[in-house]
Formats: sequence, structure tokens, C-alpha cells
Amino acid sequence: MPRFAANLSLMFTERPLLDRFAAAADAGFAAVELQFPYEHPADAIASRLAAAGLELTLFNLSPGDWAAGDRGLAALPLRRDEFRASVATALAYAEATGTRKLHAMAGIASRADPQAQAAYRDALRYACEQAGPRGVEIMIEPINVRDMPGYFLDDFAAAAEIIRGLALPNLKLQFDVYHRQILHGDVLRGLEALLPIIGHVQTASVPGRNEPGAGELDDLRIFRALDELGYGGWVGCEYRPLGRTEDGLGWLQRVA
Ligand SMILES: O=C(O)[C@H](O)C(=O)CO
Ligand SMILES: [Mg+2]
Repeated sequence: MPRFAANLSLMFTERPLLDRFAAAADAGFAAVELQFPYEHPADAIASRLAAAGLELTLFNLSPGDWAAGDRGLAALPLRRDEFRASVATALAYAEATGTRKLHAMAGIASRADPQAQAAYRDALRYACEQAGPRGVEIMIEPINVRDMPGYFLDDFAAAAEIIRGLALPNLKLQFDVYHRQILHGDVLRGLEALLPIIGHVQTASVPGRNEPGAGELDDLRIFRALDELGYGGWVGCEYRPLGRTEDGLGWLQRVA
């Protein structure tokens, strides 16, 4: 079975963020991921990771002003400077926390807009150039537009085309099984076809985005397939527990 990382933005939310690291370690996780770490100084996160003996596998670049509707900056031509500043900030956090994967969210824009397309490619080139010498990979993730209406990158084939077209050694696909199933289905064939460009995998049941096994897919079969395909990375548990986080970890014991 693959190795699982708890997503501390969605799991263990019964306590403040900095206290979730110890809770995840106590529950048996060796790694965690985060959506946005920026409300705490990088060294505060680093010391919680060290105290709990955890690896931080991935977090996102700043998405802009989430409360105002921003969902990333990469495809927004007028936010180029802000995007570039977010790369510098994320790389400083990555260095402090030993994180090697960063997800660059695209933003709300149309993929049919040539300016958004050009801005996106320019932003990804810039982020990869900055990240490469530090041993960091940049992820792009198709997100379903039921959850995030108007999101630029809502198609796995489009993401693959961008990654293959740019041909940057540290630009990879974040394959979130939850989004894949809502957008296209055909999860196993998708994993198989896209494996060479996958840099990170995330899981949640569909449609509720809860614990693996709580939805319409055979999530355990998908985990086995990842093993069979030779996926050696972490699987981020980006789900909202149905109840108390620890009470919903039976699926993890079953796959361990
Ligand atoms: O929502 C997701 O699936 C992403 O992984 C994310 O972090 C942005 O919300
Ligand atoms: Mg995700």
C-alpha cells in the first residue's frame, strides 16, 4: 500500500493548526500536507514538525485573497508580480520545513483566454526556474468546477498537455482522485496513463469528500493500483472527516 500523509487543513481540525501536527503523529501518520501554512511563521511550523517527527510533503503557494474569491494567481496576467512574490515566500517556507513539493493554484480564469494561457505558462516557467535549484517540484492540479466554479485548470488532459508542452523537469501533475472522479471518472486508466508525470496523489471519497471507503469508488482498489503501478510517493488524505478525525481512521488501519 502507498504511504499516507494527513492533510492538516482538513483533518484534525478539532484543534488549532499548530496542535494538529502532534495529533497526526499520535494517530500514526509519518507525514502531513497543508493547503496554506502562511498564517504561522515558517519556523513555528518547522519546530512542530520536528517535535512530532513528521515530514511536510506538500503545501500550496498563496492563492491570493481567498475571502475575496481568489483561487490562485498563476493564470492571472494582472497578478504576475504577486504570483512571483508568492513563489519566493513559498520557497522560504519550503526551505525552513524541508518540503519538496509546492502546488501552484491557477486561479479563476477562462482556459479559452489566450492571455490567461500565456500568463499561466509564464508563471509556471518562472516558478520551476526558481524552485529547481532548491530541489523543489511545482505541482499543477485539475480541480472540479462544482467545488470551484470558474477554475482555470478543470481538465486532466489540458494539465497533461501543459506539462508535456512546457517540458520542465520539475513541473508535475497533482492527481487528486476526488477531482478526477467528478471531472472525468476512469480513475485507474487515468492513473496508468498519467503516471510518468504524476508528482503527488490525493484521496477522498466521492461525492462527499470524506474518508476513503465512504463513497462511490473502491478506494482500496485504487490504493492497490497505485502500488501495482509503482507509485512511490505519498498519498495526501485531503478529506473532511465525517466525525472526529481519529474516529474515522478505521480505513487506515485496514490498509496498513
Ligand atoms: O482543493 C484541492 O483539492 C487542492 O488540493 C487544494 O489544496 C486547493 O484547494
Ligand atoms: Mg487536492
